[in-house]
Amino acid sequence: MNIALIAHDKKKQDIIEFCIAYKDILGEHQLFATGTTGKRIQEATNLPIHRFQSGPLGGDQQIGAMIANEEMDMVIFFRDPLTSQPHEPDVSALMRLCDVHLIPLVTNIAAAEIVIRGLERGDFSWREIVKQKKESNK
Ligand SMILES: O=C(CO)COP(=O)(O)O
Repeated sequence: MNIALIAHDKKKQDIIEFCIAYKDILGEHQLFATGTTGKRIQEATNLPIHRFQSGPLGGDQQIGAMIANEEMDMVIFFRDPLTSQPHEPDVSALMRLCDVHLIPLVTNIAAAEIVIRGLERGDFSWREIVKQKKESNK
């Protein structure tokens, strides 16, 4: 599964602690992240992560492009709901694309704790069927 990890600045410590706690589960998947989030997680966990641009410089849109291509299976995005972001339109667009393509999106650590357990159990294997269907329609 391809998993995107993103956190706004005031939530970066949360996502780092989350990734440390669930390193073994996350390590079985292909990880992607916006620039600064990915760098911080990599430093803390040594997990291999494909890093895109920083969010304000287009990272959310790059992850959005993967969603549009059915290349992303899950988005873990710890948003800061109390701070305005210069790239708010990009954030909204990313979440919208998750809804358009039915990509599981969690936006806070409480939901992420539940979803990561589902991931461990294999609850998201239906994503493989979606991808196989896309391949056979090419
Ligand atoms: O701004 C972000 C998501 O909208 C996150 O970007 P960074 O990981 O580069 O800080």
